[in-house]
Amino acid sequence: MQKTDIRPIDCLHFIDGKFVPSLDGKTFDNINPATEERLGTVAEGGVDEIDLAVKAAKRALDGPWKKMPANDRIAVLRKVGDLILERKEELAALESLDTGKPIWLSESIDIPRAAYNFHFFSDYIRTMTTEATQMDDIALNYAIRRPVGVVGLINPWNLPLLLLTWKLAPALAAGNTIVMKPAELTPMTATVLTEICRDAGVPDGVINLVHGFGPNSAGAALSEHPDINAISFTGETTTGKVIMATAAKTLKRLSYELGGKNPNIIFADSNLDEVIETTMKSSFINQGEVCLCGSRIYVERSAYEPFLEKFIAKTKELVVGDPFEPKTKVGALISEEHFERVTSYIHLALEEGGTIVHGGKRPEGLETGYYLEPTIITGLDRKCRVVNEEIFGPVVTVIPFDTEEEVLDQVNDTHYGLSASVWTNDLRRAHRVAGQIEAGIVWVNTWFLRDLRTPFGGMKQSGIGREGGVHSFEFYSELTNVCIKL
Ligand SMILES: NC(=O)c1ccc[n+]([C@@H]2O[C@H](COP(=O)([O-])OP(=O)(O)OC[C@H]3O[C@@H](n4cnc5c(N)ncnc54)[C@H](O)[C@@H]3O)[C@@H](O)[C@H]2O)c1
Ligand SMILES: O=C/C=C/C=C(\O)C(=O)O
Repeated sequence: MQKTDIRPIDCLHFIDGKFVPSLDGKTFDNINPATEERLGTVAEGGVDEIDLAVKAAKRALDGPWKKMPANDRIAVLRKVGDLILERKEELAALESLDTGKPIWLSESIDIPRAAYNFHFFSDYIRTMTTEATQMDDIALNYAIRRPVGVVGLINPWNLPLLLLTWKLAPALAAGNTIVMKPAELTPMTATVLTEICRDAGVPDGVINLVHGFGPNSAGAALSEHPDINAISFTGETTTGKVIMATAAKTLKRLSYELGGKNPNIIFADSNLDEVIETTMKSSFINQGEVCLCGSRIYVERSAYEPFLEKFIAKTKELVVGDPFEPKTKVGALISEEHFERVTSYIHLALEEGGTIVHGGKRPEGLETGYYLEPTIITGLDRKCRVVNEEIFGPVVTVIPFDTEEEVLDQVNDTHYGLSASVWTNDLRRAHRVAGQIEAGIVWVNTWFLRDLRTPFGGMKQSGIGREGGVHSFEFYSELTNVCIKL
């Protein structure tokens, strides 16, 4: 039985400062992944709703937002962060109802970080400068920064409000207007966020939200609308390729945060208890539905057995169940389709010669809801699909290695390049190995430790561009160099 007195909400679009249904009245059901019950209905937008939203955003470009003095815009952004915190309990409950993630996770990570995204960028904007270049006594050059224009934000379902605000805050701070499309599986917190932005003083038309699906729906319409100047997308690599092809027709600026198959490299000289404590999170937090999860665990051979024994013992202690139960560590996967997809990889692992040393099936007594035991697999060859394809669930493979060269060869033998963790107390080895890993983010003796000023993003097929600090502003603004002859 789910314990929350927060009621789920029906979700309308938010266009030009008003909550509206689709023009054709189309809706789709929102399902609670922990109970398989209907939470409510969601307006399903398409070409017409996206066009209304883009027109509103374009009009708002010449409205009060761009002309607002920076200090006033900063105050509005700070207020958004404050109101998110004021409504933390409500937002956390809606996030857990939508995603199936444990309520402690929504309350301690997702919602506070959503507020911090706004507080961070409202402060960071004050540090933004441009540049001036003196050309002897011939000329003086200076750069001026202006918003890109109307920006499209397309978001995934795993950390819905955290990742939406990670884009929305800098996009607004840079003076843009927005059309955002949350994932169809997690519509509720994005809907409340638009209300919060309006209450904080964001003028009508500056932010617009259209619910819907990807192909032949709001997502595709957003990527092809000619008046969308830039798109920031977070989602699967395969989806990114489709959006890129569509957006190419109108040469949109693109920022991509895509999939990963991240290594967690454990050398024998590391502190095993410390490694295990963090590896439990990097393996199974948010049901393993985090792009940064270290799903390929490489352990130096002399530490392999001791690690595996402790890792299995700790995993056995994880409570899987009702997201609203305080003791729950692992909630429900996001949907029936995703549950089937993740489970299919577990079956594939057996076909590929792997051994399931823990988990692998639906937990006893949880017949309803998309629950899956945290799963540890050994004995797989480096070339098999389960070691190379993103599963995006509570499933990890553990692989022994003998030398640095060997493990680096395996670690980099992937078309992904998002993140990695390295565990060692040998400082020189830490620097040496970190510098050879083909990933956008490398954590040494930690995981998911975040300073929002740093470049965040992937290389190869894990992303294009970086988010965070100045990197976000570079994407959400245009620079003009003015050259004055002296
Ligand atoms: N690199 C990162 O920072 C990061 C963060 C979170 C998630 N992810 C990745 O996201 C994926 C999981 O999220 P997901 O299942 O929501 O991804 P997804 O690609 O299925 O969907 C993401 C968003 O794209 C929309 N979409 C789908 N097809 C589209 C199309 N043809 N045109 C326009 N929009 C379309 C969806 O409606 C959704 O809003 C995983 O691969 C994960 O690694 C990456
Ligand atoms: O699932 C992916 C998590 C992404 C996290 C961030 O983008 C972040 O911490 O800024």
